[in-house]
Amino acid sequence: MATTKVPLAARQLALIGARSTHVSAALNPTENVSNARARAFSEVPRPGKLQFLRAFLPGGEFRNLSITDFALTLRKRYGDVFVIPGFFGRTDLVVTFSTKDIEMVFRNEGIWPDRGLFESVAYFREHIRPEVFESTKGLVATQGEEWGKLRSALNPVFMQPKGLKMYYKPLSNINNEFIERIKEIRDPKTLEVPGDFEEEMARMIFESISLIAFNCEMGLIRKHRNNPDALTLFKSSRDIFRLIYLLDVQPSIWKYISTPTYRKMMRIQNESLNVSQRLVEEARLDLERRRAAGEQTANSSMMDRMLDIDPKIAVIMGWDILFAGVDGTLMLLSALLLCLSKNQDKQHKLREELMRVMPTKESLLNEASMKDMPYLRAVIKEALRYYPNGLGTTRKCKQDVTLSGYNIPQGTDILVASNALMTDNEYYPQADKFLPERWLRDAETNKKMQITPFTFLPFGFGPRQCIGKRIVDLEIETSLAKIIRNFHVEFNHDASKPFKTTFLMEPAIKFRFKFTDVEN
Ligand code: HEM
Repeated sequence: MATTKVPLAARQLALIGARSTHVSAALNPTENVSNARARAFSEVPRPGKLQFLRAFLPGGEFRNLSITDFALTLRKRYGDVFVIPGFFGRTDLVVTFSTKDIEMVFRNEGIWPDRGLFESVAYFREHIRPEVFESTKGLVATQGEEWGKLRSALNPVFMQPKGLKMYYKPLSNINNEFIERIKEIRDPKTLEVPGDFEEEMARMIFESISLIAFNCEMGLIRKHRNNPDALTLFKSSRDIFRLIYLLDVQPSIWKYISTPTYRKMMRIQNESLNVSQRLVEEARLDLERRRAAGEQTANSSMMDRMLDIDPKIAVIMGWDILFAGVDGTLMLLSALLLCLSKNQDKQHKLREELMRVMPTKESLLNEASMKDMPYLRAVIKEALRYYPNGLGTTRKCKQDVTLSGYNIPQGTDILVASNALMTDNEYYPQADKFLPERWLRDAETNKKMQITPFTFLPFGFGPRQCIGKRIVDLEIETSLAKIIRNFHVEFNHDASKPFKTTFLMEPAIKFRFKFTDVEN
């Protein structure tokens, strides 16, 4: 078994699920999915239920530990496959760190992969605000054919690069605002930004994602920092995964007793959903007005296209995008700035590429210029690898499968801990080094590094992979390019453990970067 530092799991919605019946055509037909000689499920190593529960009580071994930390402790104890026992109405969760198992799970996920639902999220949609979710509970809370139909309708809106073209200009304006904000808040002598810079970055990411989610400018970076609607959405987008971890990952009795955490979760969902409804209604009226005035719709925004599918879906997706998108993208940006600060030679190389593609600090990026920045993309990939966000995603088995020699019955939830493999020397030589070059062709041999399949899945896998991946690419590529084109970035503090992971990755230090202006 290979052990390593392992930050988190892929990401937010990573632990959501669904149920369906198909077996992927990609499965090798000779592969023995369920093996008669396999050992029984009951033999999969696991801690005892009571022993496990006790570990989360005050003074217990796993009290206040992240899912990553306790899963890695269990891995050391039990090996690459083990069971996290379920209780308080939750089912057992099989965790696997084996690439063969991960492949087996994904190859058998079917056309409508099931990802375990966050029950507190699903509960809100089903029982607290059913009127909003009567036609669909949204991508993150549906399974099976219902999920398949919704995803098929939304894929063209989210996954086709042409739909994103129209965002280069407004995103550039947001990035310019952010550059101005950095100049405003950095200390004039030390050029360091204050300790709460994480919130400034979060505001910028929120602004970019809500532009896509609601077609409107919130002004949270500088112009309207106290905009109440924006702040409601902003705060809830930052809280939700912490609450999910407490309610749906750690042992919790919220299904039996209304706990303060449960009440907080329902309250913030209610408040932010109300704002989302209002913003989408404004966007709908605006679209009506523009159409009545004869506007050409060739360059429709994502919100316009979602409104054309169904305004109710637009409300749910706008809302989900913020929850699913803000924190993960923020963690990636922080990871990038840290990696580049600690590896000045790589930052320098990146800036050389940027100087070529962006002759001035104001140069506007577009589809063509983005294609000319291989080093930028390699830097981003390497940061996703270097600081993985979470352990991985989950799937519910569509049929019996054999994992590491054990029979796993249909319907079992499986956590595929593929993100742990991204920091493993066995798969990524010199894993503790930040080497964007590993993603590029070698200058001498013209060859790319061979990647072991199923070891690089930061956005998940297959039809249920992250629908926001292209938005992340666009948002992060444009904002990082702008920042590094404008500033030399340094971090002159201890960065040995910059992130902690509860359910997903969270900052563990103050991001007091130093931003020195690039001359031209
Ligand atoms: C660095 C940032 C992000 C990372 C690392 C990330 C990663 C992931 C992962 C691992 C999954 C689960 C995939 C699977 O089970 O195979 C997921 C699902 C999802 N993500 Fe992201 N994500 C990020 C940003 C975003 C953004 C910006 C959005 C929205 C624009 C978004 C929207 C979603 C949605 C809606 C799902 C559920 C998809 C479904 O169930 O069909 N994510 N993401």
